[in-house]
Amino acid sequence: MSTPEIQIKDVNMIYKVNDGEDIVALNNVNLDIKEGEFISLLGPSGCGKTTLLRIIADLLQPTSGSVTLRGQTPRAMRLQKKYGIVFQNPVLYDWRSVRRNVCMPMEIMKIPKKERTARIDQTLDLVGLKDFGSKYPFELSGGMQQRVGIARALALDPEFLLMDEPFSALDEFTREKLNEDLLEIWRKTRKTVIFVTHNIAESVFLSDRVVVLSPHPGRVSAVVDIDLPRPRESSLRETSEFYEYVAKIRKSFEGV
Ligand SMILES: Nc1ncnc2c1ncn2[C@@H]1O[C@H](COP(=O)(O)OP(=O)(O)OP(=O)(O)O)[C@@H](O)[C@H]1O
Repeated sequence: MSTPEIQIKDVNMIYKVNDGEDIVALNNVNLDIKEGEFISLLGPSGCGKTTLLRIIADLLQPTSGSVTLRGQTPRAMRLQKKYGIVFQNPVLYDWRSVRRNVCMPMEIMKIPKKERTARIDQTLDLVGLKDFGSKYPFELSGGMQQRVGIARALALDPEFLLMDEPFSALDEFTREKLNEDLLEIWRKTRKTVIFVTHNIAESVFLSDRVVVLSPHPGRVSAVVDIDLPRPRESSLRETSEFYEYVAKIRKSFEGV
């Protein structure tokens, strides 16, 4: 068997809080992720999804256990700019146009201007905002702002796309459209995606595998292979196979 792209081994995370009480956010999490896979971390509020994503991204150190990505540490990956991260709120700079928002990480990395321009064109095209480069964030809908966030995350052509509930603040229609568009972006770029969500249908629609986390303490309670054909289109949501996966995963939460 080939070595997994990402190996999460015996990861525990305990937050020490001021009153001395420990919060066990992750309890012995083990997970292997394959190259190019689309994985969702699914669970109710407080089950440790964000904590696990932040450990993978080197934004947090686990209390014990390890994460390796292609045999390297999260720190090494972060320093090599291998992560593209998309948060729930895209945090755009109001005074910068869409193009200049997408450009930010490339400016920081001192990428030559010609290359920056080409990358901005390419990523804006990818997220469907080709004609909106000169607009400012306040002129965009929430969904369009999140598209800018995705374009910016892809600007340095990272290996791993880490997404923390990127669509949860959007209305249902916009969310579903962005789900479809995200799959198209993934098909074209073949990044390894780790997608945090608390929406069961969203995780089924998007993923190759859904990792179900349960809270107190956060642990992996199930890993479900989503064996639905690709490319996936909106009509998939109406099929009995889709409902069966949603029902199966919902059942795994019973008693949580
Ligand atoms: N900095 C922190 N200090 C103390 N406790 C924390 C901290 N961050 C998270 N926690 C606790 O750790 C647990 C897991 O939190 P985490 O944010 O990872 O969960 P989550 O599944 O992402 O939740 P949500 O869906 O609400 O974002 C929760 O009980 C939370 O209160």
